[in-house]
Amino acid sequence: MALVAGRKTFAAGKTLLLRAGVWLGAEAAARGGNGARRFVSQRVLVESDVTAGIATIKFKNPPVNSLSLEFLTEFIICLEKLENDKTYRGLILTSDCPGIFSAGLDLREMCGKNLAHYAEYWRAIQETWLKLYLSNMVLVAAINGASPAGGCLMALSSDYRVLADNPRYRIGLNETLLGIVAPFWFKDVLVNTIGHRAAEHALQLGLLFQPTEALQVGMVDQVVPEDQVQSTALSVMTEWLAIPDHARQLTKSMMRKATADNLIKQREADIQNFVSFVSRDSIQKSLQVYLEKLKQKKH
Ligand SMILES: CCCCCC/C=C/CC(=O)SCCNC(=O)CCNC(=O)[C@H](O)C(C)(C)COP(=O)(O)OP(=O)(O)OC[C@H]1O[C@@H](n2cnc3c(N)ncnc32)[C@H](O)[C@@H]1OP(=O)(O)O
Repeated sequence: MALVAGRKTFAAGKTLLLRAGVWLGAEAAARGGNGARRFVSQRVLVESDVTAGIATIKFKNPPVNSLSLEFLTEFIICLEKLENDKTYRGLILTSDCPGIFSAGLDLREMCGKNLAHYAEYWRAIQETWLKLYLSNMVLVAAINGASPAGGCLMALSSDYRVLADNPRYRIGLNETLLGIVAPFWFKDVLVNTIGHRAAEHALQLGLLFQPTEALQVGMVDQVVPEDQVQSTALSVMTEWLAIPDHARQLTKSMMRKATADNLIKQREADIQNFVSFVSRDSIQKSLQVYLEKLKQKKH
């Protein structure tokens, strides 16, 4: 495995353009005798069971699996690779960092950078969401930790959510607590999941739900003991994979296309909106104060 930059041809015969400095070892995947394969990249671990047609992506961007640009770049490449490889019909999303599913957007990508960086970052966020939300694979989120904001969006974009029963693992779109506004497409996904009134309530107050509350409001589909999250995700996956792909995929597309198209048709305007919002002095100050509070929490 090596540091790669530029063009690389993968085992599946596909050529991907990689950002300079992104380390990927996917082409050196170890293949076990039982059909298990393991791809390794620096921030995204991909384990797969070829026989079952199921892959598991484990976020590995310590300490809190924030969605940094580097993480998103690796994640998008992995998703693309799995999506294009017809071996895989199901994908489980989970975390390799104890107690944290994902802390959401990396606040350091939104603070003290230039406008071009904000635009590049937001495009990567949009791309990640579109790939998840419109995936042909069955996506099950095995939520084994806290899941605020962008972390919650990743879970909400899956087809089914299993959350570990631990009161510290709160989930929700808490943007207003940071003094920022959830983008309209975050809002759309929440409304599609829990309904308009509950979404309005949760979004305005920036609510982070404990597992039992999250189940009650419909933000997750199942709450199980922590040591059963992965096995439950796997049995849910088996159930979903029993449905013929073409019928399930067309149904998924029928349910989700309008929401995704709503962003696709105004992607550039959405990027400009993010850039001008996040670069305001008042927003920069709010984000810096919030980051500082997080840092001081420990002291
Ligand atoms: C039109 C305009 C639209 C704008 C829309 C913008 C949309 C935004 C969506 C988002 O996702 S914003 C991000 C929101 N995320 C959060 O509010 C989560 C903040 N983090 C936490 O609550 C906690 O960290 C945690 C995830 C519950 C974990 O708690 P724990 O006690 O385990 O760890 P900490 O000590 O708090 O953190 C460790 C370390 O990580 C840093 N950090 C935490 N979260 C982030 C983050 N989102 N981005 C960057 N860095 C983060 C934290 O500062 C600590 O750093 P240190 O250097 O080790 O002190």
